[in-house]
Amino acid sequence: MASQKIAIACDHGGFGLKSTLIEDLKTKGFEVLDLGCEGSDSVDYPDYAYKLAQAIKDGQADRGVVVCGSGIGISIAVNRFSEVRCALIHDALGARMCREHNDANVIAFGDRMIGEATALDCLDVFLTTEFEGGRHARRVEKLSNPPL
Ligand SMILES: O=C(CO)[C@H](O)[C@H](O)[C@H](O)COP(=O)(O)O
Repeated sequence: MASQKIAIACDHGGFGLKSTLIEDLKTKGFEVLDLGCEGSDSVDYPDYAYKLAQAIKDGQADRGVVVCGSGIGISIAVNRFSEVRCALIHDALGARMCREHNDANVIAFGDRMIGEATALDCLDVFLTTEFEGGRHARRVEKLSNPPL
């Protein structure tokens, strides 16, 4: 697991937590692809969300982490790519469920909504929990083929 490459992106509202998560990931031996932003100056979350989603689509990273103020805008943005299954997470149970049932490949946090320790715990659960497959695989497959 620790050889996985993790892409991470945020807007200005998520810059603080992104820095903390990067440090944690590197300590655990993950390779980190930091796609910005680079500070607390105001930016637009879709710009960074789309960079991360493109990295997942291109296979530049195995998993992704996105952070904005609430986690809402940036999770909506990355989920516009069919290759991305992003879950906005607030607790460890959600982190486990999004892996076991939904095979989520991107996790979203709201820096203004979640404590640092909880976010670190959720990230660890997200990265160490396997997809259950079975009946869930059929449902996840349908996510990639919406009846448009
Ligand atoms: O997109 C969001 C909400 O859906 C994020 O929380 C943003 O970080 C937030 O909207 C940014 O707000 P700000 O007042 O411009 O800092």
